[in-house]
Amino acid sequence: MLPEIFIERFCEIYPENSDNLLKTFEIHKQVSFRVNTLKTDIESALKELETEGLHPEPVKWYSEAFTVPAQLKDRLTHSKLFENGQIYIQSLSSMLAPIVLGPKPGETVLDLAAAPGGKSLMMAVQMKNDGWLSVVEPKKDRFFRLKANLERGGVTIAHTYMTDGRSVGAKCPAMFDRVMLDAPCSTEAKFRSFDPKTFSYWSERKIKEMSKLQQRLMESAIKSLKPKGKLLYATCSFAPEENEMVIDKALKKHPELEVLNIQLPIENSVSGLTKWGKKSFCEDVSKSVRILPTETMDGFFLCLLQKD
Ligand SMILES: C[S@@+](CC[C@H](N)C(=O)[O-])C[C@H]1O[C@@H](n2cnc3c(N)ncnc32)[C@H](O)[C@@H]1O
Repeated sequence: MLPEIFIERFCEIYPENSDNLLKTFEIHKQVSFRVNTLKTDIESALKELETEGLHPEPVKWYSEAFTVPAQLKDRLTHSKLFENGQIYIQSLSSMLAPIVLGPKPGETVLDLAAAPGGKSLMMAVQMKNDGWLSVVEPKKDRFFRLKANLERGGVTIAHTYMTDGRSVGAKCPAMFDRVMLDAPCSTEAKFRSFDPKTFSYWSERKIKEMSKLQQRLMESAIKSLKPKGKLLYATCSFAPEENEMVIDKALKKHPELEVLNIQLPIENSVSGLTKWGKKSFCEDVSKSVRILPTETMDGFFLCLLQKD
């Protein structure tokens, strides 16, 4: 059973259709992965997977993405392609973040909270391994996993830093064309009702603690951004304190920031909230997007900002 307070809050966030949305927490979702085109092409990858008895389904909105049923995950993680970094297992919502930020070859890009590296890897593909990609992760074990994933994935443009993301803006002011802030969060979208490990640490206090850290990371991300640079803020939490409230505070403090509209290739999304409890947020916060959890996708929050 999911925590009662979590369910109450969830129903307040999504008053319409909350019962159906909550049912998605009971499902063993399909496994999605991306073919890493820095190391192979789609046709060869699919052929190789076929020899291992896997027949992945293509994802309509992203030609490099595929899915297999949940029970085949082990077979995928034991495949040669996985071991060689030619495919990377990544949730579909997570793939949307680099698509929205859209880094280009030759740009300077920062991934401020990067481990285990799914989004950094995908951004290196988008940049065609051309440009400068700084990736930051303060936790030692996660940092080395990130480094190994980038090496295995054939990323040659990454510069890895084991440091606290809160210090980066002061060290590298106005340095980056694009910044990915896939912030550490309460990971509510990854809760599974059949797996208490996924939510055992959760509390409203944890949300508050995360919110403070996210606000500090956001300040650092804004400082590190060049004029006209774009910043994507993302979390896998439903909590408005970790999402709209972080954006609202940043907009109030930084009039040089603008929220950009986001076009997503999926239907299961709604606009960001403009109210939570007694708090009202700036109108522009509604340009952020909440991806709704479905039978195949996890929930996610995305907001694209640009500096004047
Ligand atoms: C949501 S995960 C990032 C997932 C990653 N972007 C990906 O796609 O694979 C957030 C990461 O932020 C890291 N983190 C925690 N505190 C941090 C801080 N102060 N500065 C930077 N990163 C931090 C966590 O250890 C975790 O690896």
